[in-house]
Amino acid sequence: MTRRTALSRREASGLRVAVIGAGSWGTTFGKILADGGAQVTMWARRPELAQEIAEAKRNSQYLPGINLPRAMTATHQLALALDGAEQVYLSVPSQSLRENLKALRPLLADSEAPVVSLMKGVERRTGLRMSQVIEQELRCDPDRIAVASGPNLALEIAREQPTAAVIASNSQETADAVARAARNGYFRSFVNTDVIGTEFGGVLKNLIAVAIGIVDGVGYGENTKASIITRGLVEMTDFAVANGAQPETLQGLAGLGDLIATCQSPLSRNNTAGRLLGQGYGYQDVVKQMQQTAEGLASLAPVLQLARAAGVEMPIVEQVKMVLDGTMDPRDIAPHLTTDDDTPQGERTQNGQAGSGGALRRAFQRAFDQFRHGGRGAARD
Ligand SMILES: NC(=O)C1=CN([C@@H]2O[C@H](COP(=O)(O)OP(=O)(O)OC[C@H]3O[C@@H](n4cnc5c(N)ncnc54)[C@H](OP(=O)(O)O)[C@@H]3O)[C@@H](O)[C@H]2O)C=CC1
Ligand SMILES: O=C(CO)COP(=O)(O)O
Repeated sequence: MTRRTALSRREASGLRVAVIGAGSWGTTFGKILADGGAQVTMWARRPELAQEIAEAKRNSQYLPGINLPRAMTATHQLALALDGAEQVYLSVPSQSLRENLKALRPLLADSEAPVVSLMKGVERRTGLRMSQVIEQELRCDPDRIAVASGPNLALEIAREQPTAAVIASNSQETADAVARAARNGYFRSFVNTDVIGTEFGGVLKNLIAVAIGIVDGVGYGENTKASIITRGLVEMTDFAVANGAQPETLQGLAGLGDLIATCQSPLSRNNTAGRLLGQGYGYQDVVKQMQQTAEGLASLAPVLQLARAAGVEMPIVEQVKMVLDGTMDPRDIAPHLTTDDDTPQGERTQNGQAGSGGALRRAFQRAFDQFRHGGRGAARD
Protein backbone atom coordinates (compact mmCIF):
# COMPACT_ATOMS: atom_id res chain seq x y z
CA MET A 1 0.00 0.00 0.00
CA THR A 2 1.37 3.41 -0.89
CA ARG A 3 1.49 6.40 1.48
CA ARG A 4 -1.31 8.08 -0.49
CA THR A 5 -3.50 4.98 -0.18
CA ALA A 6 -2.88 4.69 3.56
CA LEU A 7 -3.83 8.33 4.12
CA SER A 8 -7.48 7.87 3.20
CA ARG A 9 -8.49 4.32 4.07
CA ARG A 10 -10.57 5.71 6.95
CA GLU A 11 -13.06 7.23 4.44
CA ALA A 12 -15.14 4.10 3.83
CA SER A 13 -13.86 1.74 6.43
CA GLY A 14 -15.67 -1.60 6.38
CA LEU A 15 -18.36 -0.60 3.85
CA ARG A 16 -19.44 -3.69 1.88
CA VAL A 17 -19.68 -3.10 -1.84
CA ALA A 18 -20.27 -5.25 -4.91
CA VAL A 19 -18.76 -4.51 -8.32
CA ILE A 20 -20.51 -6.25 -11.21
CA GLY A 21 -18.11 -6.75 -14.11
CA ALA A 22 -14.43 -7.59 -13.71
CA GLY A 23 -12.93 -6.09 -16.85
CA SER A 24 -10.35 -3.31 -16.75
CA TRP A 25 -12.62 -0.65 -15.29
CA GLY A 26 -14.67 -2.78 -12.90
CA THR A 27 -11.50 -4.25 -11.42
CA THR A 28 -9.79 -0.86 -11.20
CA PHE A 29 -12.82 0.66 -9.53
CA GLY A 30 -12.88 -2.25 -7.09
CA LYS A 31 -9.29 -1.39 -6.23
CA ILE A 32 -10.21 2.31 -5.78
CA LEU A 33 -12.98 1.33 -3.35
CA ALA A 34 -10.84 -1.20 -1.48
CA ASP A 35 -8.00 1.31 -1.17
CA GLY A 36 -10.59 3.72 0.25
CA GLY A 37 -11.36 1.21 3.00
CA ALA A 38 -14.31 -0.78 1.58
CA GLN A 39 -14.70 -4.57 1.57
CA VAL A 40 -15.13 -5.28 -2.14
CA THR A 41 -16.63 -8.34 -3.82
CA MET A 42 -16.23 -8.44 -7.60
CA TRP A 43 -18.54 -10.43 -9.83
CA ALA A 44 -16.79 -11.92 -12.89
CA ARG A 45 -18.82 -13.95 -15.36
CA ARG A 46 -15.97 -16.45 -15.83
CA PRO A 47 -15.17 -18.61 -12.78
CA GLU A 48 -11.46 -18.72 -13.63
CA LEU A 49 -11.22 -14.91 -13.60
CA ALA A 50 -13.09 -14.74 -10.28
CA GLN A 51 -10.68 -17.30 -8.90
CA GLU A 52 -7.61 -15.40 -10.08
CA ILE A 53 -8.84 -12.17 -8.45
CA ALA A 54 -9.89 -13.89 -5.23
CA GLU A 55 -6.80 -16.04 -4.78
CA ALA A 56 -3.88 -14.49 -6.64
CA LYS A 57 -5.15 -10.89 -6.23
CA ARG A 58 -4.49 -10.40 -9.92
CA ASN A 59 -6.46 -9.79 -13.10
CA SER A 60 -3.73 -10.60 -15.57
CA GLN A 61 -5.88 -10.31 -18.71
CA TYR A 62 -7.21 -6.82 -18.05
CA LEU A 63 -4.67 -5.30 -15.65
CA PRO A 64 -1.31 -6.96 -16.30
CA GLY A 65 1.28 -6.32 -13.62
CA ILE A 66 -1.16 -4.93 -11.05
CA ASN A 67 -1.43 -6.36 -7.54
CA LEU A 68 -4.93 -6.02 -6.16
CA PRO A 69 -5.67 -5.20 -2.51
CA ARG A 70 -6.36 -7.91 0.06
CA ALA A 71 -9.76 -6.36 0.76
CA MET A 72 -10.88 -7.40 -2.74
CA THR A 73 -12.40 -10.77 -3.38
CA ALA A 74 -14.39 -12.17 -6.29
CA THR A 75 -17.02 -14.71 -7.24
CA HIS A 76 -18.82 -15.78 -10.41
CA GLN A 77 -22.08 -16.16 -8.47
CA LEU A 78 -24.16 -13.00 -8.56
CA ALA A 79 -26.06 -13.80 -5.37
CA LEU A 80 -22.83 -14.17 -3.42
CA ALA A 81 -21.44 -10.93 -4.84
CA LEU A 82 -24.56 -8.98 -3.84
CA ASP A 83 -25.04 -10.56 -0.43
CA GLY A 84 -24.99 -7.73 2.13
CA ALA A 85 -23.78 -5.14 -0.37
CA GLU A 86 -24.35 -1.57 0.84
CA GLN A 87 -23.44 -0.10 -2.56
CA VAL A 88 -23.56 -1.77 -5.99
CA TYR A 89 -21.33 -0.69 -8.90
CA LEU A 90 -22.04 -1.76 -12.49
CA SER A 91 -19.28 -2.07 -15.08
CA VAL A 92 -20.28 -4.34 -17.96
CA PRO A 93 -20.36 -3.32 -21.65
CA SER A 94 -23.32 -0.96 -22.14
CA GLN A 95 -25.05 -3.16 -24.70
CA SER A 96 -25.16 -6.02 -22.16
CA LEU A 97 -26.40 -3.97 -19.20
CA ARG A 98 -30.10 -4.71 -19.64
CA GLU A 99 -29.66 -8.49 -19.74
CA ASN A 100 -27.42 -8.32 -16.65
CA LEU A 101 -29.95 -6.19 -14.77
CA LYS A 102 -32.65 -8.79 -15.40
CA ALA A 103 -30.52 -11.25 -13.42
CA LEU A 104 -29.77 -8.65 -10.73
CA ARG A 105 -33.32 -7.49 -10.15
CA PRO A 106 -34.64 -10.35 -7.99
CA LEU A 107 -31.43 -10.29 -5.97
CA LEU A 108 -31.81 -6.57 -5.24
CA ALA A 109 -35.57 -6.68 -4.58
CA ASP A 110 -35.20 -5.90 -0.87
CA SER A 111 -32.14 -3.68 -1.18
CA GLU A 112 -31.99 0.08 -0.71
CA ALA A 113 -28.33 0.21 -1.73
CA PRO A 114 -27.22 2.93 -4.15
CA VAL A 115 -26.63 1.58 -7.66
CA VAL A 116 -23.76 3.23 -9.49
CA SER A 117 -23.13 3.13 -13.23
CA LEU A 118 -19.46 3.19 -14.22
CA MET A 119 -20.33 2.82 -17.91
CA LYS A 120 -19.95 5.24 -20.83
CA GLY A 121 -22.37 4.18 -23.52
CA VAL A 122 -25.98 4.49 -24.62
CA GLU A 123 -28.15 1.53 -25.46
CA ARG A 124 -28.17 1.06 -29.23
CA ARG A 125 -31.78 -0.13 -29.51
CA THR A 126 -33.39 2.54 -27.31
CA GLY A 127 -30.90 5.43 -27.17
CA LEU A 128 -31.22 5.35 -23.38
CA ARG A 129 -28.45 6.32 -21.01
CA MET A 130 -27.25 3.67 -18.58
CA SER A 131 -28.96 5.30 -15.57
CA GLN A 132 -32.24 5.20 -17.50
CA VAL A 133 -31.78 1.51 -18.30
CA ILE A 134 -31.06 0.87 -14.60
CA GLU A 135 -34.18 2.76 -13.54
CA GLN A 136 -36.32 0.83 -16.05
CA GLU A 137 -35.02 -2.62 -15.25
CA LEU A 138 -34.63 -2.35 -11.46
CA ARG A 139 -37.79 -0.22 -11.18
CA CYS A 140 -36.09 1.64 -8.38
CA ASP A 141 -36.22 5.18 -7.07
CA PRO A 142 -33.99 7.32 -9.35
CA ASP A 143 -32.58 8.91 -6.20
CA ARG A 144 -30.80 5.62 -5.53
CA ILE A 145 -28.95 5.76 -8.85
CA ALA A 146 -25.59 7.46 -9.36
CA VAL A 147 -23.14 7.64 -12.24
CA ALA A 148 -19.36 8.06 -12.16
CA SER A 149 -17.39 9.67 -14.96
CA GLY A 150 -14.16 11.58 -15.61
CA PRO A 151 -10.65 11.26 -17.04
CA ASN A 152 -10.22 7.71 -15.81
CA LEU A 153 -8.02 5.52 -17.98
CA ALA A 154 -8.11 2.29 -16.00
CA LEU A 155 -4.49 1.18 -16.21
CA GLU A 156 -3.15 4.57 -15.08
CA ILE A 157 -5.40 4.50 -12.03
CA ALA A 158 -4.56 0.87 -11.27
CA ARG A 159 -0.96 2.10 -11.12
CA GLU A 160 -2.17 4.67 -8.58
CA GLN A 161 -1.47 7.69 -10.75
CA PRO A 162 -3.64 10.47 -9.27
CA THR A 163 -6.86 11.54 -10.94
CA ALA A 164 -10.39 12.75 -10.23
CA ALA A 165 -13.94 11.92 -11.23
CA VAL A 166 -17.47 13.22 -10.84
CA ILE A 167 -20.21 11.28 -9.06
CA ALA A 168 -23.64 12.50 -10.19
CA SER A 169 -27.03 11.64 -8.78
CA ASN A 170 -30.42 13.33 -8.61
CA SER A 171 -29.95 12.95 -4.88
CA GLN A 172 -27.14 14.92 -3.30
CA GLU A 173 -27.15 12.42 -0.45
CA THR A 174 -26.55 9.47 -2.79
CA ALA A 175 -23.82 11.33 -4.66
CA ASP A 176 -22.11 12.21 -1.36
CA ALA A 177 -22.29 8.63 -0.06
CA VAL A 178 -20.77 7.23 -3.24
CA ALA A 179 -18.10 9.93 -3.41
CA ARG A 180 -17.07 9.18 0.18
CA ALA A 181 -16.56 5.51 -0.76
CA ALA A 182 -14.89 6.17 -4.13
CA ARG A 183 -12.06 8.22 -2.74
CA ASN A 184 -8.54 7.53 -1.62
CA GLY A 185 -5.08 9.05 -1.83
CA TYR A 186 -4.88 8.75 -5.63
CA PHE A 187 -8.56 9.12 -6.58
CA ARG A 188 -10.71 12.13 -5.73
CA SER A 189 -14.46 12.17 -6.36
CA PHE A 190 -16.35 15.43 -6.84
CA VAL A 191 -20.16 15.51 -6.85
CA ASN A 192 -22.96 17.09 -8.85
CA THR A 193 -26.65 16.51 -9.54
CA ASP A 194 -26.40 16.71 -13.34
CA VAL A 195 -26.77 13.03 -14.22
CA ILE A 196 -27.56 13.78 -17.87
CA GLY A 197 -24.50 15.96 -18.45
CA THR A 198 -22.19 13.63 -16.57
CA GLU A 199 -23.34 10.57 -18.51
CA PHE A 200 -23.39 12.24 -21.91
CA GLY A 201 -19.90 13.68 -21.29
CA GLY A 202 -18.56 10.11 -21.05
CA VAL A 203 -20.53 8.88 -24.06
CA LEU A 204 -19.69 11.77 -26.37
CA LYS A 205 -15.98 12.07 -25.67
CA ASN A 206 -15.68 8.46 -26.88
CA LEU A 207 -16.98 9.52 -30.29
CA ILE A 208 -14.55 12.43 -30.53
CA ALA A 209 -11.73 10.08 -29.43
CA VAL A 210 -12.59 7.81 -32.37
CA ALA A 211 -12.28 10.86 -34.67
CA ILE A 212 -8.87 11.67 -33.15
CA GLY A 213 -7.77 8.07 -33.66
CA ILE A 214 -8.86 8.24 -37.30
CA VAL A 215 -6.77 11.34 -38.06
CA ASP A 216 -3.85 9.84 -36.13
CA GLY A 217 -4.12 6.72 -38.27
CA VAL A 218 -4.19 8.82 -41.41
CA GLY A 219 -1.04 10.61 -40.24
CA TYR A 220 -2.41 14.11 -39.67
CA GLY A 221 -0.77 16.23 -36.97
CA GLU A 222 -1.53 18.31 -33.93
CA ASN A 223 -3.43 21.17 -35.61
CA THR A 224 -6.01 18.77 -36.96
CA LYS A 225 -6.37 17.03 -33.60
CA ALA A 226 -6.62 20.27 -31.61
CA SER A 227 -9.27 21.55 -34.01
CA ILE A 228 -11.27 18.34 -33.69
CA ILE A 229 -11.02 18.36 -29.89
CA THR A 230 -12.13 22.00 -29.70
CA ARG A 231 -14.96 21.71 -32.20
CA GLY A 232 -15.81 18.32 -30.71
CA LEU A 233 -16.39 19.91 -27.33
CA VAL A 234 -18.83 22.33 -28.96
CA GLU A 235 -20.73 19.40 -30.47
CA MET A 236 -20.72 17.59 -27.14
CA THR A 237 -22.03 20.65 -25.32
CA ASP A 238 -24.74 21.44 -27.86
CA PHE A 239 -25.94 17.84 -27.85
CA ALA A 240 -25.90 17.42 -24.08
CA VAL A 241 -27.57 20.77 -23.37
CA ALA A 242 -30.28 20.07 -25.94
CA ASN A 243 -30.92 16.84 -24.05
CA GLY A 244 -31.21 18.51 -20.65
CA ALA A 245 -27.62 18.78 -19.37
CA GLN A 246 -26.06 21.79 -17.63
CA PRO A 247 -23.46 23.34 -19.96
CA GLU A 248 -20.91 23.71 -17.14
CA THR A 249 -20.81 19.93 -16.66
CA LEU A 250 -19.31 19.62 -20.13
CA GLN A 251 -16.56 22.05 -19.15
CA GLY A 252 -15.68 19.87 -16.16
CA LEU A 253 -14.04 16.51 -15.50
CA ALA A 254 -16.82 14.49 -17.14
CA GLY A 255 -16.62 16.58 -20.32
CA LEU A 256 -13.44 18.45 -21.17
CA GLY A 257 -11.36 16.46 -18.65
CA ASP A 258 -12.29 13.09 -20.08
CA LEU A 259 -12.09 14.41 -23.64
CA ILE A 260 -8.46 15.42 -23.13
CA ALA A 261 -7.47 12.13 -21.47
CA THR A 262 -9.18 9.93 -24.02
CA CYS A 263 -8.06 11.86 -27.09
CA GLN A 264 -4.43 11.95 -25.93
CA SER A 265 -3.90 8.44 -24.69
CA PRO A 266 -2.90 5.34 -26.62
CA LEU A 267 -4.50 3.42 -23.71
CA SER A 268 -7.93 4.55 -24.93
CA ARG A 269 -9.75 1.76 -26.77
CA ASN A 270 -11.92 4.26 -28.66
CA ASN A 271 -8.83 6.12 -29.80
CA THR A 272 -7.26 2.80 -30.82
CA ALA A 273 -10.36 1.72 -32.76
CA GLY A 274 -10.27 5.06 -34.60
CA ARG A 275 -6.57 4.65 -35.41
CA LEU A 276 -7.27 1.28 -37.03
CA LEU A 277 -10.06 2.84 -39.10
CA GLY A 278 -7.68 5.63 -40.14
CA GLN A 279 -5.12 3.03 -41.18
CA GLY A 280 -7.68 1.61 -43.56
CA TYR A 281 -9.16 -1.33 -41.66
CA GLY A 282 -12.88 -1.85 -42.13
CA TYR A 283 -15.37 -1.93 -39.25
CA GLN A 284 -15.47 -5.75 -38.99
CA ASP A 285 -11.65 -5.99 -38.89
CA VAL A 286 -11.52 -3.33 -36.18
CA VAL A 287 -14.07 -5.16 -34.05
CA LYS A 288 -12.07 -8.39 -34.47
CA GLN A 289 -8.82 -6.72 -33.42
CA MET A 290 -10.24 -5.00 -30.32
CA GLN A 291 -9.63 -7.14 -27.22
CA GLN A 292 -11.62 -4.79 -24.99
CA THR A 293 -14.78 -2.72 -25.05
CA ALA A 294 -14.79 0.35 -27.34
CA GLU A 295 -18.17 1.85 -26.44
CA GLY A 296 -18.04 4.59 -29.07
CA LEU A 297 -18.63 2.22 -31.95
CA ALA A 298 -22.04 1.14 -30.62
CA SER A 299 -23.06 4.61 -29.39
CA LEU A 300 -22.56 6.41 -32.72
CA ALA A 301 -25.88 5.55 -34.35
CA PRO A 302 -28.15 6.19 -31.33
CA VAL A 303 -26.36 9.47 -30.54
CA LEU A 304 -26.87 10.69 -34.10
CA GLN A 305 -30.54 9.72 -33.91
CA LEU A 306 -30.94 11.69 -30.69
CA ALA A 307 -29.09 14.62 -32.25
CA ARG A 308 -31.42 14.69 -35.24
CA ALA A 309 -34.46 14.48 -32.97
CA ALA A 310 -33.17 17.46 -30.96
CA GLY A 311 -32.17 19.43 -34.07
CA VAL A 312 -28.48 19.47 -33.14
CA GLU A 313 -25.81 19.35 -35.84
CA MET A 314 -22.85 17.06 -35.10
CA PRO A 315 -20.66 17.23 -38.20
CA ILE A 316 -17.61 15.54 -36.66
CA VAL A 317 -19.66 12.68 -35.26
CA GLU A 318 -21.47 12.35 -38.62
CA GLN A 319 -18.08 12.00 -40.34
CA VAL A 320 -16.94 9.34 -37.89
CA LYS A 321 -20.09 7.37 -38.72
CA MET A 322 -19.41 7.75 -42.45
CA VAL A 323 -15.86 6.44 -42.01
CA LEU A 324 -17.21 3.55 -39.95
CA ASP A 325 -19.81 2.77 -42.62
CA GLY A 326 -17.14 2.94 -45.33
CA THR A 327 -18.83 5.85 -47.10
CA MET A 328 -16.06 8.39 -46.38
CA ASP A 329 -12.33 8.09 -46.94
CA PRO A 330 -10.64 8.65 -43.53
CA ARG A 331 -8.35 11.20 -45.21
CA ASP A 332 -11.37 13.40 -45.86
CA ILE A 333 -12.28 13.77 -42.21
CA ALA A 334 -11.95 17.39 -41.11
CA PRO A 335 -12.42 19.41 -37.95
CA HIS A 336 -15.50 20.31 -39.71
CA LEU A 337 -16.66 23.29 -40.69
CA THR A 338 -20.16 22.74 -39.32
CA THR A 339 -21.88 23.25 -42.66
CA ASP A 340 -20.83 23.43 -46.28
CA ASP A 341 -22.21 26.93 -46.29
CA ASP A 342 -19.76 29.61 -47.51
CA THR A 343 -20.99 32.13 -44.95
CA PRO A 344 -18.43 32.69 -42.18
CA GLN A 345 -19.72 31.53 -38.81
CA GLY A 346 -19.21 32.55 -35.22
CA GLU A 347 -16.82 30.12 -33.59
CA ARG A 348 -18.71 29.14 -30.45
CA THR A 349 -21.40 27.04 -32.06
CA GLN A 350 -23.82 26.84 -34.90
CA ASN A 351 -26.51 26.43 -32.28
CA GLY A 352 -25.42 28.76 -29.51
CA GLN A 353 -24.85 32.48 -29.23
CA ALA A 354 -23.97 32.77 -32.87
CA GLY A 355 -27.15 31.15 -34.14
CA SER A 356 -30.80 31.73 -33.61
CA GLY A 357 -32.47 28.40 -33.16
CA GLY A 358 -30.12 26.29 -31.15
CA ALA A 359 -29.44 24.22 -28.10
CA LEU A 360 -28.40 26.98 -25.73
CA ARG A 361 -31.43 29.07 -26.60
CA ARG A 362 -33.65 26.06 -25.96
CA ALA A 363 -31.92 25.41 -22.64
CA PHE A 364 -32.47 29.02 -21.53
CA GLN A 365 -36.08 28.79 -22.67
CA ARG A 366 -36.52 25.60 -20.64
CA ALA A 367 -35.02 27.21 -17.54
CA PHE A 368 -37.24 30.25 -18.02
CA ASP A 369 -40.34 28.07 -18.41
CA GLN A 370 -39.48 26.15 -15.27
CA PHE A 371 -38.98 29.41 -13.39
CA ARG A 372 -42.35 30.72 -14.61
CA HIS A 373 -44.07 27.53 -13.49
CA GLY A 374 -42.52 27.65 -10.04
CA GLY A 375 -40.18 24.73 -10.72
CA ARG A 376 -43.04 22.30 -11.45
CA GLY A 377 -42.13 19.81 -14.13
CA ALA A 378 -38.43 20.54 -13.78
CA ALA A 379 -36.46 18.06 -15.88
CA ARG A 380 -35.39 15.18 -13.69
CA ASP A 381 -33.31 12.37 -14.98
N1 LIG B 1 -11.36 0.85 -19.13
C1 LIG B 1 -11.45 2.13 -18.82
O1 LIG B 1 -10.42 2.84 -18.76
C2 LIG B 1 -12.77 2.73 -18.52
C3 LIG B 1 -13.94 2.13 -18.91
N2 LIG B 1 -15.14 2.73 -18.62
C4 LIG B 1 -16.39 2.10 -19.00
O2 LIG B 1 -16.55 0.90 -18.24
C5 LIG B 1 -17.43 0.00 -18.94
C6 LIG B 1 -16.81 -1.39 -18.90
O3 LIG B 1 -15.64 -1.33 -19.69
P1 LIG B 1 -14.27 -2.04 -19.36
O4 LIG B 1 -14.21 -2.61 -18.01
O5 LIG B 1 -13.22 -1.08 -19.73
O6 LIG B 1 -14.36 -3.21 -20.46
P2 LIG B 1 -13.42 -4.44 -20.64
O7 LIG B 1 -13.51 -4.78 -22.07
O8 LIG B 1 -12.11 -4.19 -20.04
O9 LIG B 1 -14.15 -5.58 -19.77
C7 LIG B 1 -15.47 -5.95 -20.03
C8 LIG B 1 -15.97 -6.81 -18.89
O10 LIG B 1 -17.34 -7.09 -19.09
C9 LIG B 1 -17.52 -8.50 -19.21
N3 LIG B 1 -18.57 -8.78 -20.16
C10 LIG B 1 -18.52 -8.75 -21.51
N4 LIG B 1 -19.72 -9.05 -22.04
C11 LIG B 1 -20.54 -9.28 -20.98
C12 LIG B 1 -21.88 -9.66 -20.86
N5 LIG B 1 -22.66 -9.86 -21.92
N6 LIG B 1 -22.39 -9.81 -19.61
C13 LIG B 1 -21.62 -9.63 -18.51
N7 LIG B 1 -20.33 -9.28 -18.58
C14 LIG B 1 -19.81 -9.11 -19.79
C15 LIG B 1 -16.17 -9.06 -19.62
O11 LIG B 1 -16.11 -10.39 -19.23
P3 LIG B 1 -15.14 -11.45 -19.98
O12 LIG B 1 -13.77 -11.11 -19.52
O13 LIG B 1 -15.64 -12.75 -19.46
O14 LIG B 1 -15.34 -11.26 -21.45
C16 LIG B 1 -15.26 -8.15 -18.81
O15 LIG B 1 -15.24 -8.55 -17.46
C17 LIG B 1 -17.58 0.58 -20.35
O16 LIG B 1 -18.83 1.22 -20.44
C18 LIG B 1 -16.47 1.63 -20.44
O17 LIG B 1 -16.81 2.72 -21.28
C19 LIG B 1 -15.21 3.91 -17.94
C20 LIG B 1 -14.07 4.54 -17.52
C21 LIG B 1 -12.76 4.00 -17.77
O1 LIG C 1 -13.34 6.35 -20.40
C1 LIG C 1 -12.15 6.19 -20.44
C2 LIG C 1 -11.20 7.15 -19.85
O2 LIG C 1 -11.85 8.09 -19.05
C3 LIG C 1 -11.59 5.03 -21.15
O3 LIG C 1 -11.65 5.30 -22.50
P1 LIG C 1 -11.67 4.10 -23.54
O4 LIG C 1 -12.96 3.34 -23.28
O5 LIG C 1 -11.60 4.74 -24.88
O6 LIG C 1 -10.48 3.24 -23.23
